[in-house]
Amino acid sequence: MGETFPMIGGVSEYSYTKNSTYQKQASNAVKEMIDEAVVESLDAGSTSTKVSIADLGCSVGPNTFFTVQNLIEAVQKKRPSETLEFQVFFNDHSSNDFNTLFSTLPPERQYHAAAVPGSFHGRLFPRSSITVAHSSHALQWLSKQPQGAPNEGRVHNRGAPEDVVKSYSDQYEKDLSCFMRARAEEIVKGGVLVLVVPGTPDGVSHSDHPAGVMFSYFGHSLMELANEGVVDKEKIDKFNLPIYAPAMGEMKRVIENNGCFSIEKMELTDPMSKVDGPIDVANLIMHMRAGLEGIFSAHFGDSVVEKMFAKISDKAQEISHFFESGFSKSTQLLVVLKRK
Ligand SMILES: C[S@@+](CC[C@H](N)C(=O)[O-])C[C@H]1O[C@@H](n2cnc3c(N)ncnc32)[C@H](O)[C@@H]1O
Ligand SMILES: [Mg+2]
Repeated sequence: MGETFPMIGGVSEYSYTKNSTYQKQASNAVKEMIDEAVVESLDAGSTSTKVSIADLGCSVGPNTFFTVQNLIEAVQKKRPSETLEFQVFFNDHSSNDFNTLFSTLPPERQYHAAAVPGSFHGRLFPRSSITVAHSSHALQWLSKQPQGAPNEGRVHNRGAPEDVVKSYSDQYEKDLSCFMRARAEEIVKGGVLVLVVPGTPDGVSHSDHPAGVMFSYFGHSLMELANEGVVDKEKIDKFNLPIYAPAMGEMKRVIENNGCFSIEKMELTDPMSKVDGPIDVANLIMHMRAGLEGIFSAHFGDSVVEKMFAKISDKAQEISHFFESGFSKSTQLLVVLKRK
């Protein structure tokens, strides 16, 4: 499946474990909605007391542990009178730091844990074997860099030439179609698929997603380094960060084309609805670093990336002003699907 760029593993200052509270807060914002939707929609497995749950793109924890616990509680709510046994599959690329994941599993867990390495764009499980599958903050990763015209001084599709933007949306639709095809085979009839992804309202440019704004600062910072002779501009033009936040209609089209799932819920939500106060941009930069350092380093080298993050940090105040000036807040798409 090509190269993969895992979140920073371990438990150091820059690790995903220490820099994933935004994703946790964002998941918290939709926790009750997921809970309700699973209780309402789940219509599977009543003949077996074994329940299989999969978290796709789980990373290293701890967020995946909260997710899995919530899903288990929702299933128990649905089937209160039964003694259920839970099998949980933690999936990510094989380069993910599964050692950290397994050494930090909650000791009081009521499930059997297993890792399933590999890309969720392909098959991971036997046919009709999964009761509930979930994926949060992972499907925005494209399977490869979209290739279009040179992306003049940018690293993303924000403000990019039309054919760059189109190659992003084409790649996304291709990847999501593969994902849906695989899940359609694996999830049992009446089983549920929950997706939490960055998204944008129809009609709003998806590049105006807050992450897209951050990515344009990555581009500005690299261009400053190009002007200082630290990096080639051509290298920046060629690089397209393989991350995409779809419009709701785009997502819906792929699901409907797949045809195997009914849409139980599809809603844009505010990922920070349970958090008071303004965005802490310095902290946001640390979060982005935990997720993106690997892919930037592979293309630009460690020393350029170190300088790039220093430049972005210098712009923290400017970025804060930008976010304070009012911004579309409904940027998290929650999708709950039921296998027909
Ligand atoms: C930002 S982390 C999200 C982790 C966790 N789900 C959360 O909400 O905090 C995204 C994860 O998705 C994984 N990922 C991206 N593309 C993937 C693919 N094609 N197959 C499996 N995992 C993938 C990455 O390796 C990364 O660990
Ligand atoms: Mg990756």
